[in-house]
Amino acid sequence: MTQILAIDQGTTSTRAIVFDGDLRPKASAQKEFTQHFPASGWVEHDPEEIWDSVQETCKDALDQGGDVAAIGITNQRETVVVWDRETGAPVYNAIVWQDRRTASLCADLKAAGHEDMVREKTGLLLDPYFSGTKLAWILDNVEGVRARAQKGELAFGTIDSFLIWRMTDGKRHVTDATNAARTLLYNIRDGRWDDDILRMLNIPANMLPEVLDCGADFGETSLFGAPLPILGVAGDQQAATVGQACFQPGMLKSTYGTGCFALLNTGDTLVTSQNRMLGTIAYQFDGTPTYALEGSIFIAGAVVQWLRDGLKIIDDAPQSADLAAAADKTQDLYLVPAFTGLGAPYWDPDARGALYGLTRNSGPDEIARAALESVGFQTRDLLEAMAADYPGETGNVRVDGGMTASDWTMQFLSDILGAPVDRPQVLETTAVGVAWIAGTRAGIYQDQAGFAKTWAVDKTFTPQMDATTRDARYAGWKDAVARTLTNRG
Ligand SMILES: Nc1ncnc2c1ncn2[C@@H]1O[C@H](COP(=O)(O)OP(=O)(O)O)[C@@H](O)[C@H]1O
Ligand SMILES: O=P(O)(O)OC[C@H](O)CO
Repeated sequence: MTQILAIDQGTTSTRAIVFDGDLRPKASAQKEFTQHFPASGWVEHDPEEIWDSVQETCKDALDQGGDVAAIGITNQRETVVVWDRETGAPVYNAIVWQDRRTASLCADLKAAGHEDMVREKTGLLLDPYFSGTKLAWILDNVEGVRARAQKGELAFGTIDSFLIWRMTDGKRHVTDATNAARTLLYNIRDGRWDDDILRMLNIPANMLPEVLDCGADFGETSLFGAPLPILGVAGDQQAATVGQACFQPGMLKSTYGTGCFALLNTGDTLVTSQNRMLGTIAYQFDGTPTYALEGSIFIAGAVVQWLRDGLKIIDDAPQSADLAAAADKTQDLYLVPAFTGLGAPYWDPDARGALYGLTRNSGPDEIARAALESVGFQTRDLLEAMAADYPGETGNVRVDGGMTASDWTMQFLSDILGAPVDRPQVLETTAVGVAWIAGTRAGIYQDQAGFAKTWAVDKTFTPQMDATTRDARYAGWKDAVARTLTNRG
């Protein structure tokens, strides 16, 4: 048997893909699930619905694709589940990475002077994005949970950990280093849960999973018939970094799904950002972490969903490019899509979206253009910050994710970066990444160097915009952001 099942448990949908012996997708299934918004800035998922979607899509993909040798799991990161060790029942909905409910807790911890310590140990910042304060919120706000946790009755995990617990019938409480690295609780220098941070957030250590390499023995599942080993786990952005074969220091990938996440491989050096980028683990094999600088943007493809579902000026995502292409070029509109605050490099959870430069002639075309352009401008923010933190030659930006289907957006991205952008032939890089991790451990796929050689470009976008226009447009964006920030003082 030379096939692998990859589970990609994302923010809005779950995908299961069977990859053949040459790492080509052979069969796949996808299921969307409900987004719950119980209060302003809150985002939750029902872990049972996620669990159902995983079982359903896996069965469907396996029915079409045939037997597999092993399973790899990649997942939306930072999202928090707490469950009962006896029954496996969650004590509360999953609190999703986008959820901002712990903004004031983060502000208090910052005011108390904890941010430098947290950054030094975890590479992260005190922002509600990360798991730690969400877990603290559940312990402090859901009745009875703290007492049960103190008695050792409850387990915490990111989605990978919850799924593995369920898939192994509660036999394994594990995660991988890349998911642990996003919790705010894991010391990425020393490779262990951090006692000082657990104390700061008042989190019992007995709730935490064991942390393994990305390629490891995560347990066996009999859910689909004969027992199948789970041999690979990685957070989805890290899996995409692997899937894009960004194995050398200086290589960079940027993924455009709901949000946008750029990761720059920094090898065995954990770079301490001076520009509010994150330090994280890109992947970990044989106990050795490879580090990355990461820039996280909360709204990328989601701005296109807003054009469709909120403004109702397009019927489907591809139409956004038609409108943008028809826009009046003399209008300088800027959309700052701070719908859920701003992520890197601004980290302003209280900022909200804004549109600048409206005239009486501004219409759907100009707004659509500003929306797509906002994705390019935000990427430039990240890449400028990374270049300052990590000077030197970086190769072409490798892009992936649903939004890279838009040639218009990719061309603007290249224009505003003033740099070439490579779109690979395989766009399912997240699933490919974790399938490769699980498949090499199963002895099916080629080693790192062999896999890297299989990466192939579909299209390279090169800058067409003149430097004066580029500089003027980017300055206009910076001005729009400056006017939107609430933490500018
Ligand atoms: N042709 C397109 N033009 C612009 N945006 C697109 C296009 N196709 C898909 N998208 C955007 O890409 C996103 C979906 O990408 P995907 O990688 O599946 O995201 P996720 O894994 O976060 O759910 C959606 O937000 C959608 O609006
Ligand atoms: O599920 P995605 O593709 O939107 O990715 C979400 C990220 O992992 C959040 O950090």
